[in-house]
Amino acid sequence: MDAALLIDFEQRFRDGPTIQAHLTLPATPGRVAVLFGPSGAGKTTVLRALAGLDRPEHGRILFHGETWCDSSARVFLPPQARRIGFLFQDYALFPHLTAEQNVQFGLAHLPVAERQERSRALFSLLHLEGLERRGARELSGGQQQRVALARALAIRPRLLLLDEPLSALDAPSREGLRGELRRLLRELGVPTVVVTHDRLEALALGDDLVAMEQGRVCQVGPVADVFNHPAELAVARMTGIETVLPGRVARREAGLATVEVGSHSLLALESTPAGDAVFVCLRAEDITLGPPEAAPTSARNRLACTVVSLVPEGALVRVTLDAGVPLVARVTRLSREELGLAEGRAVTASFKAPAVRLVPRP
Ligand SMILES: Nc1ncnc2c1ncn2[C@@H]1O[C@H](COP(=O)(O)OP(=O)(O)OP(=O)(O)O)[C@@H](O)[C@H]1O
Repeated sequence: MDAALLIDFEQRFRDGPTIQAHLTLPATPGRVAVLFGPSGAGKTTVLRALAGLDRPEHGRILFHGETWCDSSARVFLPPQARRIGFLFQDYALFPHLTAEQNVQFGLAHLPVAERQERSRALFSLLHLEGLERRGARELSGGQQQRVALARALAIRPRLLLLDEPLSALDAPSREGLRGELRRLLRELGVPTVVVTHDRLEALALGDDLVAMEQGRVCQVGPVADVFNHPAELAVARMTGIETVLPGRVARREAGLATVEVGSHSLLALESTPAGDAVFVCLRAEDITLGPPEAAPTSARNRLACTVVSLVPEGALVRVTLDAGVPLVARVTRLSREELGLAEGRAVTASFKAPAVRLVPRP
């Protein structure tokens, strides 16, 4: 079977970087792929090429076996022929039109009755009833987002493209709408590609994640796989792994790798061969803190540490530790009190072998 969405192109910008986009995505109904990475990674370039707004110099894009562009065959389907719904970062609603006129804008070719029926269905689906005659300027940020989504959906797109869909909203609205947008995208049954540089948004919205950095696709896979098993240092960094330490695999026995990190030997549930240089990656939430004389637990790794600093993060506290090598843990405020955590205090940091992720170190 053809890969549903095949993206295989290079785009060189004059006096700028070359964006290399080589990946396939399932693009099944309701499935959401997130293009994720820091500023300048090339996410927007990929989205614009999918939309047909830009024409890649070399390569091709195929959607369910249909060629949308192919530089060597000189094929380029314009945006309207691709039947794509595009939601821009700032929603780009026409300010002088009402919500309803915005939604019906792309439907001029349809009979009036059908136009109205489609927009009625979308106003209901997106919980916008009663706002039909409101001017676009008189809508809240969240309402504008839903009207823009309704407009993108009105043409019954085969693929929905969303560029930073929540970035125009303030933080509290963003948090609320993340979950709602996810539910909507599942319900709509249109395959979707979302661009974001926001980790929480990527986790909340995505089924698949495309991790990009500096014009290159670093890793593609189900969101949880990429977050739990970054394939390289750049992905570990962008998925927010707090502790990254250089080490070397000393030996491998019974499915466990022993990794030398500073003066410590850590056990990891990885198949990296002995002798390999690695980065040891640890998520803060996988580290448990206990008193220095704590009784052994099931955790395979136990390091004596000193607390370096404590930084409140809402209900949690970020704890920087010195174990000869730097570590970062995150505990609840209650644990902080129970353990009497304070700068200079001695503690034991424990973590299990599966929590120790190894990525290759060049
Ligand atoms: N028309 C252009 N001419 C020259 N360079 C460009 C052009 N468009 C993009 N670039 C460069 O290509 C790189 C990728 O840009 P792109 O906008 O795709 O990144 P992004 O991941 O979407 O970033 P952001 O999150 O900041 O929007 C950047 O270095 C950018 O400066």
